[in-house]
Amino acid sequence: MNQSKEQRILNFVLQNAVRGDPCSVLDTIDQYCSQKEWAMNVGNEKGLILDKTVEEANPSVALELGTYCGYSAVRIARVLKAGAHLLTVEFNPEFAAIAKQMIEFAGVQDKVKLLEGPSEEIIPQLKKKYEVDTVDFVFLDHWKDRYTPDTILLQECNLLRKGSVLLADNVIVPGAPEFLNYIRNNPHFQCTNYPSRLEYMKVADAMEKAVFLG
Ligand SMILES: O=C(NCCc1nnc(-c2ccc3[nH]cnc3c2)[nH]1)c1cc(-c2ccc(F)cc2)cc(O)c1O
Ligand SMILES: [Mg+2]
Repeated sequence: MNQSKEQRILNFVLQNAVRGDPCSVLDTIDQYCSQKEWAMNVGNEKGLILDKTVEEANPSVALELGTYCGYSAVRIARVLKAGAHLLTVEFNPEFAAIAKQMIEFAGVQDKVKLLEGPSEEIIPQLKKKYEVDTVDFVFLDHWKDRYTPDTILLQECNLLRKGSVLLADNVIVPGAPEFLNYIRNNPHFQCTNYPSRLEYMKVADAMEKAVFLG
């Protein structure tokens, strides 16, 4: 059976990146996806906005919705302080299997917990099953029509605290217009837009940061 694109990306990393070196893994994925096959990793340009937002938030507990091949999980984990950890949610078993290997090859597996399942099922389990009190940082990069319901669910499950930072990818392409409308008109969030480019393309995209005010 011929390989999936995600398997080809992983194989290229296993053959060309340096084991245990997260930056080398990120650069190798970016090289493959800009030169050979486009893929929906956050990429290096929006990745820099992600880096700065995570460093500023300096989270003890970070949550990612939409692991895909693990590019942003590696990107986030490599800048987490000692003792901090990332929970990343992926519902597609093929993507999850690739991401697990990517995270292990990068050497950040001790900082990352990959949770397989739909976000709407996992989020309500975070407190009891995964011993989370509140999340300090959330990266929304899963299905764009899930951004709003999952942001509401995080609030309903009391998983946000005053100062929790949400960062949403792709608010222009593929777009999350309903999320932008929800979050920008919600008095409990302070929003900032970061114009950028769609990964590996000369197409405008943007990220939206929303700080929970309590
Ligand atoms: O669909 C995207 N990302 C989502 C993948 C995913 N990976 N995991 C999930 C998940 C995870 C738990 C879930 N729980 C419930 N639904 C879930 C979905 N979703 C996406 C698409 C594009 C894109 C742009 C231009 C194009 F022409 C085509 C595509 C760019 C991006 O940066 C993206 O992030
Ligand atoms: Mg994305």
